[in-house]
Amino acid sequence: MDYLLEIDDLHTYFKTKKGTVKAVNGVSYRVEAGKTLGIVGESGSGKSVSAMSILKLLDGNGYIDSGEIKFKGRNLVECSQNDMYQIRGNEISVIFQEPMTSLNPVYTIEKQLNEVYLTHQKISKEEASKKSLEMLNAVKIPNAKSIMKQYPHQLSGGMRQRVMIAMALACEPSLLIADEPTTALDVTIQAQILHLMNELKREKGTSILFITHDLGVINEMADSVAVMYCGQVVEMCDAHTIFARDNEYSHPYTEGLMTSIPRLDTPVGTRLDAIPGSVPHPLDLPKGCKFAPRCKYATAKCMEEEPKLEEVEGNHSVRCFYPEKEGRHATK
Ligand SMILES: Nc1ncnc2c1ncn2[C@@H]1O[C@H](COP(=O)(O)OP(=O)(O)OP(=O)(O)O)[C@@H](O)[C@H]1O
Repeated sequence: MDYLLEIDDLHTYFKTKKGTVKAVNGVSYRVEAGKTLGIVGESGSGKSVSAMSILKLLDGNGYIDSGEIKFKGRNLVECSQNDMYQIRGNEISVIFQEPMTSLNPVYTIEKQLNEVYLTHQKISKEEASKKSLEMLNAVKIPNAKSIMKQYPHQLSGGMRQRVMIAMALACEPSLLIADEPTTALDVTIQAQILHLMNELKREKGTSILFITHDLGVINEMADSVAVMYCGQVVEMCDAHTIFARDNEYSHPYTEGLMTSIPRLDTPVGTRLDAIPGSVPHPLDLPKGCKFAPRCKYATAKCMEEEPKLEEVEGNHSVRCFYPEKEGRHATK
């Protein structure tokens, strides 16, 4: 299999006054060339920190403790900040939920987009402007010529996000990290942006690491999925497997996520099951399986020992002592 990115047993920690926060605690996942890996999980599960570790864009108190991040065969953990400067925006780009945090309010769209080209390519200002205009057209910004002269605050949220996508894709990166890029947008604009990203992925062959807490978005975007909980991947498989009702294996946490969303074929009046309890505090993680205190199938073993992420069938791994759905009985 041709993997563009392979993360293996990554541990990313933060030093805080109260102790070491193990935000990413042994994460492994892979992104195939030209495909989208969706990372899903509740707030605080380590989705963003695992992605920011790839770019080495961690807060000052954060560090990669151990593990490997192989991108095109090169271990990024060992790369210097100087090497990373060449890789960021050129080979790997990122778009965030709130484009205003990445766009500079005092420069026009043209200046900011040109800057991306001028930083990474040896071209003139005029050529950069020409490419910037082409890129705004590629992300379907109407009246792109006049938008070039505008400042970020003059654009709507959806338009700003399109500009961000244009900036992120300007240098044709092999990998685009999209961290909840549509969460702040209303649903029709969200659908347009997702559609646009899928189109650009098909046209340019860009791989995407798509972070979201929304399984509906995963269904729309992902070829494969990694479900994260408490800084670990608890299940990884093809996207269609996770949505198949008759799949033989699953992690109880994934099962909980699936039953907590409404589906078109859910009979009217059916109660949706929320996962009981809440995500444990990262400084006070349970001893055995991190999900055990909230899991209706947990046994004494789950409270004491930690399961490993193990392959249960081709392309499908689950971190659970009881991955087979058949025969699993609620103990709570
Ligand atoms: N600078 C920091 N110092 C201490 N802890 C941090 C720091 N940055 C992140 N964390 C902690 O790391 C954990 C993982 O955070 P992360 O942002 O990756 O979660 P997430 O799954 O992306 O959630 P969300 O959807 O809310 O962004 C959280 O418990 C968070 O509080």
